[in-house]
Amino acid sequence: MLEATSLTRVFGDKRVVDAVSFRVEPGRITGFVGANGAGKTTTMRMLMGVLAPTSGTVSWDGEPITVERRRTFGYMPEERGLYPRMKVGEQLVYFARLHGMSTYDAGKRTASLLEHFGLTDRADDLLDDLSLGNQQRVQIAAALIHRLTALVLDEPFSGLDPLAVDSMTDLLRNEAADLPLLFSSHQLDLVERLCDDLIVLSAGRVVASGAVEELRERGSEQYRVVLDGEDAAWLRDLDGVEVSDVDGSTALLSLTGLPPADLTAAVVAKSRVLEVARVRQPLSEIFREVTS
Ligand SMILES: Nc1ncnc2c1ncn2[C@@H]1O[C@H](COP(=O)(O)OP(=O)(O)OP(=O)(O)O)[C@@H](O)[C@H]1O
Repeated sequence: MLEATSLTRVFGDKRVVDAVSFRVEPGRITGFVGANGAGKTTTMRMLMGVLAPTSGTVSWDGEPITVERRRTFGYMPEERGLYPRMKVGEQLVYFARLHGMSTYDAGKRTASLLEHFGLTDRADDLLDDLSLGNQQRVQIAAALIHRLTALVLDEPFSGLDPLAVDSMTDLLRNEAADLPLLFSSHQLDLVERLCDDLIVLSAGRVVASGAVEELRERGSEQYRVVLDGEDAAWLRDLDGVEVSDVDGSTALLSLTGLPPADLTAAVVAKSRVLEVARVRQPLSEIFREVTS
């Protein structure tokens, strides 16, 4: 398990990362979200040892992390680190060799990753000649090239088309099935689809963290009521509920006193009803609540 404890980084007089603590558990995909400038990249760089913390620690299985351990992490930095004028296949083999793989294994691994990303026929092209999305795929392949014990990926999905996102998602689920995997993203719909756990950073601090499901449960609970053609505005007069939105025969409300089990009966007593449903709070809503 990868763990940050009270990680802090000060630049000048600015506390960019402020006492950030979290765990990235093996076998769970952890999303790292926060507005621009919240401190995600800075935190990930400290996790990887690319940047020294002002204070705080990074540990692996309860022990201070070592250079050797970090070498076994797959890391995709924000500043992508590939060689633009080198052939795609050659550079993947090169990175694999840097990680100590034999020429044979490096070639095999490269071929398999290129195939997964649909890039087999681009192996002999220069990186620069690929579209940005394809360059991104090669970058991901580079992060996955060696035998991994953890993955730390900074914005791995940015610039990928939906198909590439899907194949990347599959690959991560396979490759990281037993590993701690942390990735940052601004695409909340994707984070919602992919993540087991979530860390929300705001102005350098963790403002929410935990299992995505639990965070949703903690959020304000809402219900959608759809009447059979009738205007739903009358629900505003119903005791024990607070209506936040009415659109024709549909109302969105939260319960301020009425027990959930009584909601349907209370509405049915006055109207014909098509639907009463609990609304799962989207991640974007949780994000807005904890960062505002
Ligand atoms: N080397 C540095 N020197 C001074 N300030 C820095 C340095 N690196 C980062 N910062 C500042 O730290 C803050 C956090 O930046 P960081 O890149 O970690 O945020 P982020 O959450 O990754 O943002 P984004 O989502 O835009 O990538 C920003 O205000 C940034 O300007």
